[in-house]
Amino acid sequence: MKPVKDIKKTLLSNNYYVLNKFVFKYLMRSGEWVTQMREVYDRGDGAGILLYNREKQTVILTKQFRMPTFLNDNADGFLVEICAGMLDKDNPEDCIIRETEEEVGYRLHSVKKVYEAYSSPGVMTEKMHFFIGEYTENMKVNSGGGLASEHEDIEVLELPFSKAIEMLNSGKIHDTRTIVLLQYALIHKLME
Ligand SMILES: Nc1nc2c(ncn2[C@@H]2O[C@H](COP(=O)(O)OP(=O)(O)O[C@H]3O[C@H](CO)[C@@H](O)[C@H](O)[C@@H]3O)[C@@H](O)[C@H]2O)c(=O)[nH]1
Ligand SMILES: [Mg+2]
Repeated sequence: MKPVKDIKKTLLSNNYYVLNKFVFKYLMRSGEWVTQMREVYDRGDGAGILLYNREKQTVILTKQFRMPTFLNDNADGFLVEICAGMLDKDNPEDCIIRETEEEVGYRLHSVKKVYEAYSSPGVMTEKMHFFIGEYTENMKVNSGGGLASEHEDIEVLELPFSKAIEMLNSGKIHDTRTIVLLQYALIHKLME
């Protein structure tokens, strides 16, 4: 049995993505029905990938300005992140292969899905699909940087895996998805 009923949705904003207010009855574990209200932001689902080269012992990350972080404690607003993007109605695999080419300039043949997880489950509907993918020099097709038409301005960082782990351990990575995939690489000994 579902623990919710009488769901009423009110649109608060649909400027670029959609923000709705939901008022609903929720069944407490005690058996009591209570009324709850939640604002829910819907901007679709996303996909992200850790790109690695075992032979070179390197990974590719990105650096870009993120306004929400600038507004909350990140002095210059730049964030080091895995390559990632939002699903444009395509499936997660196609999305991350497309994003990899747009953002960092490599045309991958195959990727491996490792996790599927909600990004911020109290606030957003977004589910994130996590991938890893091995890149080699002969897969390079452009210099990356993102879509000029969207004013994306993405710096491509190819760095030793050891350096990425040093950044992780010294608290210089402030993006959860990037932390997740670097830890995945460590746990699964991806570079060995
Ligand atoms: N005009 C306008 N453009 C926007 C807005 N929000 C996003 N965009 C544009 O939408 C595009 C999104 O680029 P993607 O690479 O597809 O997504 P992303 O921003 O990298 O998102 C990834 O990371 C997010 C975490 O910060 C994830 O939430 C998301 O699922 C994805 O993995 C960019 O061109 C960006 O400029 C907005 O409010 N207004
Ligand atoms: Mg992106």
